[in-house]
Amino acid sequence: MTLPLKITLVAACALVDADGRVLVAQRPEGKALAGLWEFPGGKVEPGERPEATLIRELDEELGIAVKEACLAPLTFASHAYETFHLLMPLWICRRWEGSIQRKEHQALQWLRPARLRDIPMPPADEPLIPALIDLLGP
Ligand SMILES: Nc1nc2c([nH]c(=O)n2[C@H]2C[C@H](O)[C@@H](COP(=O)(O)OP(=O)(O)OP(=O)(O)O)O2)c(=O)[nH]1
Ligand SMILES: [Mg+2]
Repeated sequence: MTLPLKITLVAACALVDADGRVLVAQRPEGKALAGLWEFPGGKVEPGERPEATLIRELDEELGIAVKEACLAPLTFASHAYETFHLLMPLWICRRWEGSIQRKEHQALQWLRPARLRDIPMPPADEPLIPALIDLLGP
């Protein structure tokens, strides 16, 4: 018997600095995909608007306040993991309040989009890199 497909909706954000670099965060030890570099964000809770999820996660994970008007949709990931199918819209954000703090991740780094190819990211994320290069240059 095949199990019903479980679709997990995750809201993620590419924060972009004044030099066109993107923030990536290293996933915590003990969690799925530990050690891989991801875009900050998290699972959309039942009844939650994805934009609200993202604003909540950016506060919880990085300690910054983002206004919904400062979020622009860029692209999305659709990836079949072993136990669920990930659907992950990716927003970009160039403006936030507060300074970025490492609250949940092992490490944070700012990279030019082409450099994202040099770090280990979850398999769902690799197809997102060209959209960032198109938008921001390599
Ligand atoms: N945030 C984020 N999650 C990603 C990315 N790529 C990717 O495959 N994922 C997967 C990993 C997880 O299975 C899922 C989201 O995980 P998460 O650990 O961020 O979720 P969360 O912040 O809500 O944390 P938790 O409460 O579930 O522990 O999406 C990415 O770039 N960013
Ligand atoms: Mg998260």
